Amino acid sequence: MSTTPAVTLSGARLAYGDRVLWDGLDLDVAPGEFVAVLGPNGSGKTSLMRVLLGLRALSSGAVTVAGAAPGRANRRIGYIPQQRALDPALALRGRDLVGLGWDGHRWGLGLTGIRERRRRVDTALAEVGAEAFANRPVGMLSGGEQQRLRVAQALVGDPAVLLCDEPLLSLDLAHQRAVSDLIDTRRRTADTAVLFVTHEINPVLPLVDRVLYLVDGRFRIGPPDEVMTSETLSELYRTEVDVLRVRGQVHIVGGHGAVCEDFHLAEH
Ligand SMILES: Nc1ncnc2c1ncn2[C@@H]1O[C@H](COP(=O)(O)OP(=O)(O)OP(=O)(O)O)[C@@H](O)[C@H]1O
Repeated sequence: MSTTPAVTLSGARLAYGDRVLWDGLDLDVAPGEFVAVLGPNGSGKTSLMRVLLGLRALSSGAVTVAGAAPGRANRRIGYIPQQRALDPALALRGRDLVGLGWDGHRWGLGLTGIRERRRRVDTALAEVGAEAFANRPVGMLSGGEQQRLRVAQALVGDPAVLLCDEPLLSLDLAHQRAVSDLIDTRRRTADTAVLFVTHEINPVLPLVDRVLYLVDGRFRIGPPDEVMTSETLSELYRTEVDVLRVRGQVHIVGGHGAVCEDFHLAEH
């Protein structure tokens, strides 16, 4: 088992003009670790994903993913985006969508390559339980089925790091559970590190090792029990916040007295 961090950020700063999203960010993510990235709209969660994907350079500081600069680590990164309905007319089968995740890293396949591709795609489809609908046009599948295929697409390249940008959004509870279980199984069996951007920690709370919570240029990193407290969130939000634990779930109550659905606090 590798002990080299899957992701390292040191002294990382990202600013757009005068607007500093985060600064002095130090984070080592261990293989197999599950880090939830939380924060209100505009706090820089997606921008962090973009840095790790090599789509955006840091303003200063250093970042490595799977031991390499993000752009060079592409082969070792799997990315699961938000579920968005695919065009019903899209003439692409489920297994083709998954295959694109393999092709993205390779070209000029050759005969051996084609066999290897098929084997990898079949393995990824089986990993997410999508064999039954793998040959159907993706546009005809339900949102939950499409999202399973996106997970398979992210896994087909055998990633060391899985970047997830609100992958449960607009899925019903059963599919939220199914998709988060798939991600959890992957990190347990293959030691894949997971960075998981979400507005709602509750669906993944049992899986979360550490939270990176971003608010308006400030941040905290630590286990949920340390970060998801009234004291820490009041400091981060610079307003009085109560964190309630109800049946093992986290609820945040803002100063206005309403129970806020997780992290929408700053918008109220
Ligand atoms: N290329 C860019 N140039 C200038 N500003 C940008 C750029 N990309 C993002 N921003 C700004 O940076 C801030 C952070 O955006 P980002 O998408 O990372 O936030 P987020 O935490 O993912 O938000 P949300 O929860 O709404 O998805 C936003 O205010 C956004 O408008």
